[in-house]
Amino acid sequence: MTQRLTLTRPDDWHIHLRDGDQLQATVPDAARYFGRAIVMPNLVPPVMNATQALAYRDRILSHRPAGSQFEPLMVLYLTDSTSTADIEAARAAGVVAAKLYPAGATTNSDSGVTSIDKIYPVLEAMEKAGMLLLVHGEVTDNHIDIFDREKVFIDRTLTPLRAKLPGLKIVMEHITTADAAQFVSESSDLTAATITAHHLLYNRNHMLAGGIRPHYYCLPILKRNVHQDALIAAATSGNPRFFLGTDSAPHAREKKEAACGCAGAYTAYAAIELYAEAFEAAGALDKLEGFASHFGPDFYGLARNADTITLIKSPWQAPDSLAMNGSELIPLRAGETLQWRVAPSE
Ligand SMILES: NC(=O)N[C@@H](CC(=O)O)C(=O)O
Ligand SMILES: [Zn+2]
Ligand SMILES: [Zn+2]
Repeated sequence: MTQRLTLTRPDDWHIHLRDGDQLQATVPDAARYFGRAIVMPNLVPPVMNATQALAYRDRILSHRPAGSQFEPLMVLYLTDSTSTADIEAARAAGVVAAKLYPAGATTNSDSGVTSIDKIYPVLEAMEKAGMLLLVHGEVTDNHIDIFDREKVFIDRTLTPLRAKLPGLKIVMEHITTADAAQFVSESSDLTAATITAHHLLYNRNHMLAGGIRPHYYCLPILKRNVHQDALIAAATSGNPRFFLGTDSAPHAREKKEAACGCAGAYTAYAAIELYAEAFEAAGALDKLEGFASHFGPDFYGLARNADTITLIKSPWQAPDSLAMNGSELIPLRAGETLQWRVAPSE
């Protein structure tokens, strides 16, 4: 008998939709079955205030497919000059969170925060306003090894921040290490993490052994398999402070397959399908619904989606490439077999 799995409609708590003509490709992919998505603000220039967030939201909605209820949730990009007034105005405009990018840590983070000490008043205003802090958790020091940057960030920045502002809801985005999983598990109920499908399915050998594969290159970078195992254990544990965030991050083929390639993996074309594979491999398909559909809205203080989607185990071949804004986009798993598909909605 064909295996089927019905879930409360999931949401994506971390996605990059980009802007302009790229929205033609990214919004329909995100809207296929996700009810909502936390839309990352690392545009150029970034989304730094309420006005920019609302305008960006309108541009996203103008690409929403007819009949779709998909709802983009907007995020402010913190800089050294973000003010408490920016936070209050953003909150009043319905912006749900603000994102801390350490300056230089990842794609389009040049305008990010140079030192967390500069934004403590802003973080206090967020705590007061009930706005979540989302964090790209890596230090940027040249002398810190790229594979250690997440752990050093936890020790240096996140642990003191957690102690200083115990009432602030913090999401450590796209965690990649056993250290991060442990930090979140041992922190208070106001600390959570998103986990990508690619960090559940892959480790650094997939990127580097037998040839260098640029489409597996993302930040934080894939780690050793022991870290992959710890992430699988966290995601499938039923702990409600670990939930789904794809970090689907499109870059044109020539920007990835280059001497200095961009960081980011595109998974939105098959996101829940990839997560289902990871959970099935761990013998934990029964834990997928909590991770994908319940724990995210619970942590954000939003209602769970009221309807469902159905996954069917029915292998299919991923496309070799997708079209994005006149260029080619190579999705993760391009040309390979995927095990699950989502049943068309009635
Ligand atoms: N994850 C990535 O490797 N890239 C993201 C940025 C980010 O989420 O850090 C992007 O915007 O391309
Ligand atoms: Zn990031
Ligand atoms: Zn991201």
